[in-house]
Amino acid sequence: MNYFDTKIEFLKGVGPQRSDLLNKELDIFTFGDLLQHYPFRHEDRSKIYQIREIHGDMPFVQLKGSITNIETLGEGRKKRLVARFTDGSGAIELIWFQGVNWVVKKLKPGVQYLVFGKPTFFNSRINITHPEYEVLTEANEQNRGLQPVYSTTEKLKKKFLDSKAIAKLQINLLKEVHDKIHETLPSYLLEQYKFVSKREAVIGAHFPKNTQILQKAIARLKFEELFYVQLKLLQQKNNRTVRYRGQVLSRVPTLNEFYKKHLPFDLTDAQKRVIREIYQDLKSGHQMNRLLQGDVGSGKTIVAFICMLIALDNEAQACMMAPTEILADQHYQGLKEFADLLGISIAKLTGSTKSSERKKIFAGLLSGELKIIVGTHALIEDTVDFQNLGLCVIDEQHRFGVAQRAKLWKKKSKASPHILVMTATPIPRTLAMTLYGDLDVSIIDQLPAGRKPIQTMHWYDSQRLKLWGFIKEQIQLGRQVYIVYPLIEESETLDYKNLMDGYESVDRAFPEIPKSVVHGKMKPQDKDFEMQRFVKGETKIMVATTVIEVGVNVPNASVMVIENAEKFGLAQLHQLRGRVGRGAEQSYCILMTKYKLSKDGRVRLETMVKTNNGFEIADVDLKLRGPGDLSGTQQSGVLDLKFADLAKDNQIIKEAREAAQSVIKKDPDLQQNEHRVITKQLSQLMKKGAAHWGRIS
Ligand SMILES: Nc1ncnc2c1ncn2[C@@H]1O[C@H](COP(=O)(O)OP(=O)(O)OP(=O)(O)O)[C@@H](O)[C@H]1O
Repeated sequence: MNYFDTKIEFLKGVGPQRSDLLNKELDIFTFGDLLQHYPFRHEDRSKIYQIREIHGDMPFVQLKGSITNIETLGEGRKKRLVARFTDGSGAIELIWFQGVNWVVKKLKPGVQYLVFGKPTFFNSRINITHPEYEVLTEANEQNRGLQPVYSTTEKLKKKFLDSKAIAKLQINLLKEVHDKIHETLPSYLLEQYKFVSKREAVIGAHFPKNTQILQKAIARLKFEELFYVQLKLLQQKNNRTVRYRGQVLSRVPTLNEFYKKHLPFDLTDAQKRVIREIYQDLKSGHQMNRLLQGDVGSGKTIVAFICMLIALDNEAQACMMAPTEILADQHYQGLKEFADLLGISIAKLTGSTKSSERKKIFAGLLSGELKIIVGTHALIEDTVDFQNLGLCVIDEQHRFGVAQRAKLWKKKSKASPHILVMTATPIPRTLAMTLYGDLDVSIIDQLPAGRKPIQTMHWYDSQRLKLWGFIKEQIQLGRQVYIVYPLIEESETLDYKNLMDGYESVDRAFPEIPKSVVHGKMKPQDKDFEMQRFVKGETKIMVATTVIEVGVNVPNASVMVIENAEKFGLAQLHQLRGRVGRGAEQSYCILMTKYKLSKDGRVRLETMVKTNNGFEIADVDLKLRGPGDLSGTQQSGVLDLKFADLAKDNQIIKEAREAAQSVIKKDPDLQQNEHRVITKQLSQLMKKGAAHWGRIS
């Protein structure tokens, strides 16, 4: 057994009761778990302040002095202990509201204490409430420095382990395991990046002597963490090309016919390049695993359709999977337009498909008569089987994981189907490297010709009359207008009211103009009816909640008004704005807000006004919200990174990827002696089943 797997109850100072606490509340079961329970910050205790130096907004101070007087004041709930504390330069009050009886027994006037806490001003006097304190000894006077702060067990319970108690356990543990902390990176990487050893890093992350040591420790641990994520991703990518045969999809007769007779517009150079990249994969004999990134409106649908045609031209079927019914529906409509031109059979399968229709679809897929299927998760159910699935397009929107993708591979086909993952929200490069590091990447970085950049304005509610005037003008020019209200999922009723209030004021402003209204509570067929009226141009204004966020395509709509724009995230605002600017006319996006905005809110709106570039927006979004939020709830916590921050550690992510790439290139099967440390560590990580391996294995 690995020494680090020793049960935590065998550590000096733990015992059954504490072991139970550690297990239940901190998920610490073994020596290894405790060692990896790193402090979330350090407090600098190297400096001792003088009382006269204390001023208003200091976060924490450490003082050395003695107590001159202790008294208990008040009764019942107001009872408090007040100790007067002096260091010769001045005096302050130390106050306790809780544990009064206990503290009063412990504090002794005249004894020298080290006191640590946050000073506050109350009644023009300085005091520290519930300070930490300890009797000054030679040892603790010398040991001052950076003190680790650990997350602790639940404070409200009777028995609880505070940060100090955990630090003591860590000291005991480090004594035990010191000689057993082995290196986990090859020595040439340590040299190349001038990293400290693993042992130094672990000790430095818990008990650094100074900030420099702490930084060095963290830098190495961040790198290591990201290096192993990257290594696993690249290994997987590598293995797949060796292990999974892909169907050779090389013939393209129908595609040629489509190009000659039906192509509704010239493809952009970026679309052509991406199609070439994909075609190379499809005919290579290896399974394709590619991420297609394209900004809103960059024309991903036709690219997906063309790839599907290649599959069909080689006696295979194709599917497209979307994260929501609405999206599945929109993709279905988009693809059907092209499929109908060539008489290709296409169907849609979602949770709400009727069972008689389902039966027909299943039979068609199995016999091979049905060529293209578009749907939601329903597609990965076990009942769905294909005659020969050749290509699977996944509109990911960050909502599916690799595990689900893998399920699609198991569908009946001659070899693993080729996988094309599509995202409409650009992902910053370093984040894509980590979340989709096992995929090749193609980017459509060009919009179709003739598009004018959308002009974005930020107006306040007080400018509403100007807004109505502007809308009127645009409608007179023959254009159509979206007015969107936010969807705050917790309160559907409130959303509905908000939308309807909005609708009424729009109605009052434009009584004669035909309008559509669409919201989440409507029956699908009513929604469809209203959408169609707008698509056909029968209605000029579409008042809606964010149900229209993705995929809606009405080129004549040139104005997007977003009400309460501060309530939307950047990616969402960008998606919504992408609903206009799809035709040749100048388009506008107007962000309406109240006056008071949060700092982040202001940055979001300024970013929208400043740029139309989805990648730039994604970068700002990542900085504001962090990767967890950006990539949707499913992804947060998937990469269980203890040290690295995907939003901030760009440089380290790049280095870790480069290092992993060079290792795999040099020694794909990790056979070389110098890589023994890597194989050992990898198997350790796999055994532990760390959360992040869940996503990428
Ligand atoms: N090369 C092109 N030239 C002209 N128009 C194009 C071209 N490619 C696509 N289009 C049109 O541009 C519009 C947007 O395309 P599409 O819906 O595929 O975009 P998308 O990338 O899926 O964006 P979104 O994610 O916003 O839906 C459609 O009306 C489509 O027909």
